Amino acid sequence: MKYISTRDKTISISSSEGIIQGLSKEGGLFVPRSIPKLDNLMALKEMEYKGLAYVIMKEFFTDFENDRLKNCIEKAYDNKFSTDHIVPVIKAGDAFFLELFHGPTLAFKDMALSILPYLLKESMRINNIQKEIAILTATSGDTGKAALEGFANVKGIKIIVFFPEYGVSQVQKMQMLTQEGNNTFVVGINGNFDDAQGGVKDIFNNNHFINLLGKNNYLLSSANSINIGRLIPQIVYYFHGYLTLLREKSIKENEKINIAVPTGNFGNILAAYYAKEMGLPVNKLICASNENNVLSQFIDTGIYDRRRRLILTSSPSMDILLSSNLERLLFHLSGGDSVLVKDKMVELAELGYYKMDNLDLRDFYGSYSTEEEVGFEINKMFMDNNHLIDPHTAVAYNVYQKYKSETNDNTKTIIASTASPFKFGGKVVSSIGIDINNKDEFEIIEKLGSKTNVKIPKAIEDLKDKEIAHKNNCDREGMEDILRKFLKVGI
Ligand SMILES: N[C@@H](CCOP(=O)(O)O)C(=O)O
Repeated sequence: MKYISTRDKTISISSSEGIIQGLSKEGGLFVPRSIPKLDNLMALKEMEYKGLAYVIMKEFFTDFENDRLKNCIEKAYDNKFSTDHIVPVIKAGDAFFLELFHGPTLAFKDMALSILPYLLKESMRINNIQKEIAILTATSGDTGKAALEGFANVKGIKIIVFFPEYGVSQVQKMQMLTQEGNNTFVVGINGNFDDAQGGVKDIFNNNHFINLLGKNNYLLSSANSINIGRLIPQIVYYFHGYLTLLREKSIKENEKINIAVPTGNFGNILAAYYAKEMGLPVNKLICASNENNVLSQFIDTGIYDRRRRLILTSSPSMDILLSSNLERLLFHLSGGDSVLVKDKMVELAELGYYKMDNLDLRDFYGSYSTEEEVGFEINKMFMDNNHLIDPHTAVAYNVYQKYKSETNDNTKTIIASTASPFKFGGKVVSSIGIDINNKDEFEIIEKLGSKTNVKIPKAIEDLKDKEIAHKNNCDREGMEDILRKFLKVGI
C-alpha cells in the first residue's frame, strides 16, 4: 500500500515512511492510495481486539513484516487498558456507547497512541534510520497526555507537546504538566489550539529549520492524527464495536448502523469513514460539533468558514476552528483531486473560508450542541440510565437526538464515547446537580465518585500526589525557539 499526498498526488511513499514523516513536505496529508476492502466481515465475528487490529492494520501497513506488526499490537493492547475487552460497548438509553477511554490516559487517543511508538520504532528499523526523532504534538487536551504517556522514556525519541494554556480542562493540564520522563517536554501556548497546531505545521514547513535539525541528527515526526500511524489504528474500534453488537445479537448480520462521533480535528470520524469504505455496514456518519461548529456547518452547506472567534467550551478537545483531517475527506470525495484540495487549502489560509461545489456528503449528517444542551444530556443520561458521560460524548449523543428527530431514522447507533467523565469533573458534576461551590478540582472529583457510585480511575487518583515537572510557556512565534532550546540546536 502506497500513501500519496492530498496536495500533490505524485508524491508517493510507503506506510513506514509516512509514519516517520507525519506530514508531507508541501503541507499535504498522506492518504492511502486506495482503501482496502475487508471481504468476509462476518467471519471476524469472534475475534478479540488484538486479532482484529492485526487483520485491519496489515491491509494498511504492508511494508511491515507480519510477525513484527503482530508484536507491535501485542505490546500496545495489554494490561495498560483497564478492561480485557479493551473497548467495552455499553447500551444506555437508545444508543450503544463505544467506550474508548479505558486506556492509561482516559481518552480515545490511547487507542492509537499506545501503538504509535511501536510502529514508529519499527518504521525506523525498516528504513534504517539512525537519527533521533523529535515528535511535535499540538493538543487541545487529550492527544498531548496520550502522546507523552506513549513516548515517555522511549529511546531515540523526544516528545514535545504544545497546549493552549487556558484551553484545556484542569485534569488534562495536570496530566500533562506532571509527566515524567527525561525525553518529554510540555509547553503552554499563549493562544488557542489552532495557534498550537498552526505553529507545529509552520515548523514542519520550514525547510531551513528542518535542515538544521537534520545536521544535528534529528528528524521531525508528529503524534497528531495528521500522522497515518495515528489514524489507521483508530479504524479498528469501529469494526470491534460492530462485531460486539453482532456477537451480543443486538444487530443481525450485515445490518447497517449509524456512528456518531464528537468531532474536532476530524480524525476520529475519518477513521469511521475509512471503516465504512472498507465494508463496515454503516448508514450515517453523524458529525457532532460543539459551539465551534465549523465542521457540522460544512457538512450542511459545503462551506468551511473559520472566520469567527474560537469559543472555549466544556469539550475542549473539540475547540478547534482549523480542522486538519477534513482535507483528507475532500481528497477522497473529489476523486483524488490534489490540485483542487491544494487550492482550497490556500483559500482557507488566505481568505479564512472555502466552498466545495458538487461534493457528495450524503454519508454524513452534521449538527452541533450548545453548552446548555451538553449539560442537559449529561444530566438526563445519568438520571434515566445511571450512565455517566463526559461533555464530548454528550455532544455526540445530543446531535444523535437531533438527527433522530429530524429523520425518524431508528437505525441502531454507536456513539463514540471518547473520554472519561472524570477528566471534566466540573461540567459533569454541575450538570447532574451536585453543589461544587468553593471546591477544588480534586474535591469535585471525589464528590463525583461518591455521589454517582462510579469508581474514580486510578490515573486520576494518582494525579493528586504528582509534582509539576514542566513550567514552559511561549507565544506561537516562540515555538521554534523553545524547540531549539529543548533539542539544543542552533543556540
Ligand atoms: N482533540 C485533540 C486535538 C488534536 O487532535 P488529533 O486527533 O489530531 O491529535 C486533542 O485532544 O488534543
